[in-house]
Amino acid sequence: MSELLRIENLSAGYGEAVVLHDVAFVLGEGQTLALLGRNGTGKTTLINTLAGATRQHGGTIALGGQALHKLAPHQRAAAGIGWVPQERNIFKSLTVHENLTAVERPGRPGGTSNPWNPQRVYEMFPRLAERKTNLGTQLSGGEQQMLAVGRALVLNPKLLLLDEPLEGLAPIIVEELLRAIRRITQDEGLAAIIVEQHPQAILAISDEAVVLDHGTIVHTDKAATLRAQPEVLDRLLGVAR
Ligand SMILES: Nc1ncnc2c1ncn2[C@@H]1O[C@H](COP(=O)(O)OP(=O)(O)OP(=O)(O)O)[C@@H](O)[C@H]1O
Repeated sequence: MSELLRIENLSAGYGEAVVLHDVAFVLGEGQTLALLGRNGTGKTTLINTLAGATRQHGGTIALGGQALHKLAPHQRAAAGIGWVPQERNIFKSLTVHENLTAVERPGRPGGTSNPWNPQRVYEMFPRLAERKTNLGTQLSGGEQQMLAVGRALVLNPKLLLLDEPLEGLAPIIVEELLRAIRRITQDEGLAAIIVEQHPQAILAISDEAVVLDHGTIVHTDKAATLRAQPEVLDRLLGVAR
């Protein structure tokens, strides 16, 4: 399997504060990584650092061999990072359709033969098709999350970053989003890093797992192996899951 993402000696934080220390891992093409850890251990900081939204103090990030760490956030998006931040950050004054068309980028050369476009997003999330002309302000939390995912997909990224995509959503919406994420990653083979508070649900659809504590990696394993070891999960995450 060829390598997609390589992170080495990464340290990053906010201003002078260093939150992440010496983070390193490699993710293969088409692989899904579950990024786990207790609250405040640096998961969001790592996602944001990949997207270019923190201050990087040291180390390197390469996506498909291209050095990302020197690029501005919009250049990272062009290089293949599709970021769905925890705050979702949809354009609230635009309609659903405008949110998608405002950022849409055609499929990349050598990329998938079936690129993402608004129509494909509507097929995956029929609720969004029904809300096509609604403004961002008129959407429920679940619809906003679907739109945030759709907006990252129409960039036709190489790597999708999902920061707590299920947080605060009703169980029926969680199921719908999990199905969509499984389809995007497992059926369509888009690589992803997913931060989640519900590790079982995400480990079930991931290939690899990384656990952070105090800004450093304290455990890496195959997702299926970690999922089958609830006592290890309990120890690493602190709560029975
Ligand atoms: N904008 C910021 N400025 C300064 N420090 C921050 C900022 N955001 C987060 N931190 C600090 O960085 C550390 C890691 O936070 P981060 O949000 O990355 O953790 P997390 O694992 O994603 O937690 P959670 O699961 O609660 O979202 C915490 O100590 C937090 O206080």
